Amino acid sequence: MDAILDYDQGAPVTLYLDDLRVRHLGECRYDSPLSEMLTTKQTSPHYVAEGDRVLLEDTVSMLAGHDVPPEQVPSFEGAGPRKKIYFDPSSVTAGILTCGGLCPGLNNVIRGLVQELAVHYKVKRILGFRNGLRGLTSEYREDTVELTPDHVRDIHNAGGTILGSSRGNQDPDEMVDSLVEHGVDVLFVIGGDGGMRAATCLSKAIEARGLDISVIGVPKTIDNDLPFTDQSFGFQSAFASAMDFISSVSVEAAASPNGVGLVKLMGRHSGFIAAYAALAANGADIVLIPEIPFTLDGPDGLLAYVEQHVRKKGYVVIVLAEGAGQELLEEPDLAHRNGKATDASGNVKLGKIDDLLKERITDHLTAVGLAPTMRYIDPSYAIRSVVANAYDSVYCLRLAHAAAHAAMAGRTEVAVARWRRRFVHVPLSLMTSRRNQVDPDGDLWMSVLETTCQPAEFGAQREREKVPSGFC
Ligand SMILES: Nc1ncnc2c1ncn2[C@@H]1O[C@H](COP(=O)(O)OP(=O)(O)O)[C@@H](O)[C@H]1O
Ligand SMILES: O=P(O)(O)OC[C@H]1O[C@](O)(COP(=O)(O)O)[C@@H](O)[C@@H]1O
Ligand SMILES: [Mg+2]
Repeated sequence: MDAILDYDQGAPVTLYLDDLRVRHLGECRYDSPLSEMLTTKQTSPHYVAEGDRVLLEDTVSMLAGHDVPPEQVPSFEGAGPRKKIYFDPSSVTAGILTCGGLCPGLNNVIRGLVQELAVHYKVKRILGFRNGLRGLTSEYREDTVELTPDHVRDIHNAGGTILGSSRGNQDPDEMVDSLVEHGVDVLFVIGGDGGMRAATCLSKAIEARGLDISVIGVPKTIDNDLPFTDQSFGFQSAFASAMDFISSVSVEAAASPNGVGLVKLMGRHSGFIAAYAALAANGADIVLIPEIPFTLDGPDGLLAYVEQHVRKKGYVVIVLAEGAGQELLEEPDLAHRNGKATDASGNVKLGKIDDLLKERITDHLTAVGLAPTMRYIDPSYAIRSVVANAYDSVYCLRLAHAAAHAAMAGRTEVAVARWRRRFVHVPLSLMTSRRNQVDPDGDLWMSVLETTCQPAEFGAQREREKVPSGFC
């Protein structure tokens, strides 16, 4: 009865309507300060009314596949203000923290939250916890900062986060103790996949202790690897910044004898930054991403293609996602390059695929009489420390509004996200259930192939991990 979704491409994904249900702390009994504004609102192409829902899928064939009444078609709860809210705003204490890697727009989200909570809901006490989840440990819990609209007025003009961030695991019970000690009623966790997992743990620990604290996730990551969100905030600013490095390397490579331009971009398990930046710069000849394994040697391998390209065009520009080709580093004689360690949060540290490529391309081209001029850039943190662009700035503000409304309406264990251009509530369990990756069979990768003219795969096709499509 509840088995609603079953994608047949790749690993089958079955979603139950219950997976999409949002947890509420209880009945909403207080009039919202925004209720007057909502009296005549109804669903339109630009607004999702309270009580209506946003469809998970958006093609005729997918919808036709459901043999259930419309109210049972898989859908998300719409985000936005409610006429009645759960918390009495005058007695609310809110907490905000940012965790994980930096991302353009973190300050914009903090600013948007503070403004919405203070100005519209008249929340009097908003605490910023410093340096991510570490700020909730017993050691650091007193080191908070009171956030006011005045305090945050101009923070969106800077990259990074005024609250600081960190990686590393913390004890959920210790974190709940901190929330209790500060009297926090609603906590906003601005984080990536790790942060959303941590927010889930926190919610569970809060529930186990029967506490009345709402936990709302605001998904952030430049990798765009979180599912059920059209694109994560900051991603656009990050790839726009990456685009400039591709352009620089292209200019350098084109001006050098047998020029090889190589740009390594962030993207641990998902190649979105590499794909989008390459499309935006439109100068890349080859894009390598973690989702599509490649082979170096052989007539269909990468090296042969690079050689052919240099012979024909005089140079070649390669955009490399840092997580690409990790399988090549599994070879026994390359074990020294394979990171295999994990960072403080348990994320795998990647092997140095850029070093391997530089070495193998140089050796190969030299051996065939095309001694290359290697032009290599690793912009690294430069692309994620930038100020949010105008688009992300608006996006962050609207996500912050949605998050504030969700919290005041007593939603918990939920993230706010933009899905098919509507703002929705996504249960945290769903947010952490899978990784968003570039679908090798999807239209984004098709555009990359159309633009670069590179072959669909380098070398013998390997069995690749299938991406559940429909979510990317
Ligand atoms: N499975 C998990 N359970 C609880 N906390 C987690 C989990 N995974 C990550 N975290 C915590 O969430 C925080 C952010 O995670 P991290 O992976 O560093 O960044 P991001 O949120 O950007 O993915 C870290 O403090 C980390 O310890
Ligand atoms: O910040 P660190 O620890 O150097 O890690 C770098 C990693 O962080 C990222 O920028 C983003 O990761 P998260 O969004 O999961 O924090 C990756 O692209 C990159 O591999
Ligand atoms: Mg992460």
